[in-house]
Amino acid sequence: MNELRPLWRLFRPYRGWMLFGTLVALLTLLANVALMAAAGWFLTAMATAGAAGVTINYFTPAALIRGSAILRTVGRYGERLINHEATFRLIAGLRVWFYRHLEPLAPARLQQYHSGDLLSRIRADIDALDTLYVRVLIPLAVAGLSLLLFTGFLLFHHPVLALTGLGFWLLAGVGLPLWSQVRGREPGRRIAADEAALRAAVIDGVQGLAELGVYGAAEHQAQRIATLSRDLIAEQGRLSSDQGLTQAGVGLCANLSLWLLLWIAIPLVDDGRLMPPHLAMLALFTLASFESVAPLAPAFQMLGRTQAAARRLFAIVDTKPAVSEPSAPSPRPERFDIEFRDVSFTYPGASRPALSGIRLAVPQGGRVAVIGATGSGKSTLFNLLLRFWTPDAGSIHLGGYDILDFHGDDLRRSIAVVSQHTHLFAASIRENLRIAAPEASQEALESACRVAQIHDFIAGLPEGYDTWVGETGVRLSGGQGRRIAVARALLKDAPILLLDEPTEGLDADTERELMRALDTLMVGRTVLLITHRPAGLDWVDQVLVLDQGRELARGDVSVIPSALQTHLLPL
Ligand SMILES: Nc1ncnc2c1ncn2[C@@H]1O[C@H](COP(=O)(O)OP(=O)(O)OP(=O)(O)O)[C@@H](O)[C@H]1O
Repeated sequence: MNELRPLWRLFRPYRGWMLFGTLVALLTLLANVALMAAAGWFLTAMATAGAAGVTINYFTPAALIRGSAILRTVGRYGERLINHEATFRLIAGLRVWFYRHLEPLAPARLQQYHSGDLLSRIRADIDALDTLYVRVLIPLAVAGLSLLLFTGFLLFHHPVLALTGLGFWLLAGVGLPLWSQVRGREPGRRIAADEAALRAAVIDGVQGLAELGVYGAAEHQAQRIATLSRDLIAEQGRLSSDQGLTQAGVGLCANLSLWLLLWIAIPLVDDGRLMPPHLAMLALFTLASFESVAPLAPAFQMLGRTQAAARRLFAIVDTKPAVSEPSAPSPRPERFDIEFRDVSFTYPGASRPALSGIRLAVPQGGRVAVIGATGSGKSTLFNLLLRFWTPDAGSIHLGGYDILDFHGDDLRRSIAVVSQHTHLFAASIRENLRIAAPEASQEALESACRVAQIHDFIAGLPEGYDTWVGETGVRLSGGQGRRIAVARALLKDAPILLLDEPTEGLDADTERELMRALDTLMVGRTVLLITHRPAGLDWVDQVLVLDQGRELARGDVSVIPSALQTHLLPL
């Protein structure tokens, strides 16, 4: 249960809802039990009075029965309404809490997780936590309070009856739930893991459908999904059969308790210490009272799943970000000259450094191209400047301050990135542009798109700026996506521009057009350009050549070694 302890803190804002929900659930349960007990008493009393030819007051019990029936119906509706509302609020709160912890971990600490696994944690694991509230906390509180009242009620009639009732309630409300919790722990843990693996496999399968089709691997992926589904169903089957057993166990407890009650109470009726209508009332009361403990066994069985979900969520929430924010950040940067001072960095688990002893000074408004073979550390330079990772040795300075002294948001507000991997969200073109400047007017969007040479294309679409770009922008070509990225960078209007192979994969005409757009974008900004292309090298003041994380050469274009000259793709 240790995994669940930190959750209480998260549940605290919903205490009022929980209390209200518990109260309504308790009233509903009591109304149901009262209805059954009063009906038992009433029917027997009427029958015995009729047989004896005496009249009794039937208004009061009839009113009690009607009142209980109405309260039970309204209560059930109200209970669901309140508890669903509370659950949805709780889940919404938990999602925000989880996302807040997830954000600072991106991208460094999240690269070990599959996106399907993260999705599974955000959705299914958080949903599993609501089990704790609706299926465990409320039923536990209701069972505890109602059993106190029920014991008092039986004690009022006879202590032995109270002892009998209590024994069976405890067996059904404590013994069976503990048994099912122990039995459910392992399958619950495996269900959480299997569900995550299945979701990841399905997402992988759908996203890679084209590749699977081309390489004839769809059947293999389908079999993998089928195996995972079978494992999941087998675990769920195990839980279901245990659930059936515990439900039968609760029913058995109720019937044994009824049988024992009759065995004890019938002689009391014979002795005249108990009236016949009271016997019928106690019998029906006993049967109905087990409604209070019946939900506990299935709830405790689900605890294994809930604990596994909490463990998986806290594994992420408790992860320390790769870069922690300074306790007293420097004011926002005001100058935008960049300096790498003897920077070295090795990715966790990598066998060799991605960068070793890099020195680079870019004056404000200066332009530097970083070139080198694949894997030479070019993108790592950007990752460190964006503070996604921290250098192992050396430091990076912006406007004279170590970038570790800035708040990450302030630092990144000064930097715009255009890369070959522009992420477009499954939203309209307008929304995709507004990511860079949420308040931008339509005129500002259009003017940025004109400079990025994409406005005419957008204006020609039937839905213009409202055109849906599809998941990850599949409805736009690579070149169009790149131009949207340029428009975004223009809208952001940041003083530093990082260009990571912005023209990679584009044909010569598109590249030329994009370069024209980039030319405008670069004006007045400090620019770092990673490129495999000669296009763009004319615009830079300095070239830094990297080789396996080390500086190989630096200067003008002439310093590029001939081996790399051939590596640069001609237009
Ligand atoms: N997130 C990561 N985790 C572990 N190792 C990484 C990670 N990113 C890059 N590397 C490794 O660090 C080295 C430098 O990678 P980097 O991406 O900086 O090279 P690059 O010059 O940008 O390559 P490319 O031109 O192919 O994009 C490579 O050996 C790469 O395998």
